[in-house]
Amino acid sequence: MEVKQVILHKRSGEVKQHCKKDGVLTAEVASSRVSHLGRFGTGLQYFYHHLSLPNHNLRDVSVLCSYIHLQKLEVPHNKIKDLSCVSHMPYLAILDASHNEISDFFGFQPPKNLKEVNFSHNCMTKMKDLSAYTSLSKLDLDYNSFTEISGLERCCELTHLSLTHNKISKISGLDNLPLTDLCLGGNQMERIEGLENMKSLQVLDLSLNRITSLSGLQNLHLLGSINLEKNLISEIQECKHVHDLFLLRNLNLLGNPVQEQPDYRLSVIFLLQHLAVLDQEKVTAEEKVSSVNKYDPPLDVVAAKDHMTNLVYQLMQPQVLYDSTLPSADSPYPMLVLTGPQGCGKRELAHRLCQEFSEYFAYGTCHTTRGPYLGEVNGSDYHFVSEEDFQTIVHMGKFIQTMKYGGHSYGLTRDSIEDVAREGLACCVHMELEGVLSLKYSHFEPRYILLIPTQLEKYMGHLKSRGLYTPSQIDMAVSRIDLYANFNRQRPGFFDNVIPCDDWEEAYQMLGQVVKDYLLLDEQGEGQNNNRASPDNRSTVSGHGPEEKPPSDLSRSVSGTMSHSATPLDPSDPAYRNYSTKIQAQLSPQKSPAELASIRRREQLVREAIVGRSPGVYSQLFKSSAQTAPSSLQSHDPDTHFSEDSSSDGSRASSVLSVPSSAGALSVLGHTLETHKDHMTSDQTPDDASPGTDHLATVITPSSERRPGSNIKPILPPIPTGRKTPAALSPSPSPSPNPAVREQGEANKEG
Ligand SMILES: Nc1ncnc2c1ncn2[C@@H]1O[C@H](COP(=O)(O)OP(=O)(O)OP(=O)(O)O)[C@@H](O)[C@H]1O
Repeated sequence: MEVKQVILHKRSGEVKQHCKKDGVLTAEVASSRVSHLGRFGTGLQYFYHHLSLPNHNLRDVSVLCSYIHLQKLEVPHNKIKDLSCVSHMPYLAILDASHNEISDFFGFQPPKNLKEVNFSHNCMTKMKDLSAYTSLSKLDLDYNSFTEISGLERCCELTHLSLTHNKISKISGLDNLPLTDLCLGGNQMERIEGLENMKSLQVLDLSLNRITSLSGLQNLHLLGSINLEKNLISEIQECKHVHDLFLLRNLNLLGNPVQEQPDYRLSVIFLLQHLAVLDQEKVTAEEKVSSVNKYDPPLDVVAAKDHMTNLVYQLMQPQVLYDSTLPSADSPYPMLVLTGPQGCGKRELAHRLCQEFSEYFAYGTCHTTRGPYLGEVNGSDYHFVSEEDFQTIVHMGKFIQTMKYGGHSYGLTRDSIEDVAREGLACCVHMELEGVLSLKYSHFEPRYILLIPTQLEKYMGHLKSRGLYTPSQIDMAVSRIDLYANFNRQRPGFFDNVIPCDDWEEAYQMLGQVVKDYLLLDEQGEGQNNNRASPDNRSTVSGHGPEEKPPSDLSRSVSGTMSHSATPLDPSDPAYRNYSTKIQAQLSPQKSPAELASIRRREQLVREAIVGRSPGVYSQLFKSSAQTAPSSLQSHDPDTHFSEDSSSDGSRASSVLSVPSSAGALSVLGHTLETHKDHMTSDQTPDDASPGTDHLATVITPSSERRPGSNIKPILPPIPTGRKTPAALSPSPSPSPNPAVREQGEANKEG
């Protein structure tokens, strides 16, 4: 840009040469202060008339009438009362006449390009119509005595308006202005009103007023900064009015009574999670996390806290060895958890299951602080206790998980599980999702079956017909269906099975089939014994492992697959159930391909040793157990499912390795399938996969990958037979009730 020095044009006759008396600006002084160049930010200079006369004690600036080319006039901190000279400056764009004694609001003809005006610290009392000042974009009227905002309606370029420290009690006349910055601090406002249509507002200063509520800000979606320092806001809930302002980054509530509220800062940070600065202090990531964990903790956090609490209290107790937690080489303590939203039928199904499969399961009775419904039996449906007693049990470290639901506490004690374990049975319990999450942190490794309503109307109808719930309780129960469905969708394998429970009879049939699949009870046995399932109904699987067994339609519809994706328990890892081992496994870093290959080789060795194909390093281990006591195993532990023609090791291997599981193999509710096929190489067809170990070799997974919530988990162990039965209690091996097993047992004895 060409730089030019220009000579200021002055109308000669009107120029006063000298300052005649104090406070009168002379042409000489004025000329000496005029600069003709401006600068761009880039450093380039441009043609520009600028006069700056701050702090000159000036009263009379009428000499400036002849400075018609002025574009910027700065006369702050003087004693000017009259600025009519501005009428002669048609090119004026910026005027700073702050800290003067002007009482006449815009007492001059409008320069058509006037953009920025600063009249702060003057003596103005009344605003007048500024329709002619169409270019005005920034207006500073702080520290005057205005009582009302008016006359700005047609300033359609006005983006910055400051009227702090006036006497304004109401915001008005700013509708539809394109204001981005509005400062009204130090006035007399009690309410925020008249801002509804100022959609462009980004910065709002309402400090030093008497405002009690944030209502009136809710539609200002571009707001990024609100200063409400020193007002009368006393409720944290007021922040809800600005909750939906997603661009709000800076909020100042210093000097408001609300600051006295307990947990004020965390609560506000929780309510306004986009804030970056609160009360002039940066909001840290730690504060954001703490606030969420405090006021709306994710389910995982709740479960982790619950687990931690119970564990700590448990550790504080004298240590006791429990039947249910004694480590065993091949299996964790068997448990079945039915989960789903309230009133979905899981409790009834659990009771029925325990009745019908009484040789395998017993109901694990939870504690609750809610009162019994009509017909409920203390100690059977729940242990009904007071909140005080419940807390005492918490502090005794007896719970393995607890949860709050509908204002009541629920919890499952180790003793409840232990009562069942002593009977030699598996524990069957029902609980909500939070309970499942907490239980997954414990060293128990139950099967989790989700019972979920798919017909909303029917489910609601059922809840209503129970006559136990208020409408809001029903709403809550219904809303939790999505929670379960999303969990199932987002965490494949979290639940081992999903069963729609719109029709309880159908649901029970499915549940029964799933359980029979777990227990390896075949349909033949069921046919012989009608609905009564017992250890005698167990299948004979050797020679045609479960892979070959055509799955029933029911199990297919439930699991969505006929594959057996169960991961066999690694027999070489007897300490798997050990709690610290498990934690270590969870924390251990991802295995490298080489490590995985090595683990697979080791497992392959184990498998081969088990089926007797190679005398691997582990063969002795299993040989001894299988060879020394095959008949006793067959007669005492029918759930290991030895077959007629099983010749010790091989049959054990096939029974252990092939228990069907639908973990990670569900298609219900959008669940991704992990099918038999998934475990095959691309050129294999399902038929190609030979039953038994070859196929299983493809599904085996390193034990270190097992973890709570994983879709790969150890098989549900054989459920111990009811030690209650006289046969099981007899000291000498009694003949197995199953003829096939009996024969085999006798053959072995003879052998
Ligand atoms: N220990 C526990 N942990 C977590 N949830 C539990 C526990 N015990 C019970 N629940 C669940 O708490 C919810 C409320 O139970 P409650 O027995 O009071 O209600 P309900 O109306 O009888 O429902 P439901 O018929 O499903 O049991 C139920 O979903 C129940 O399964």
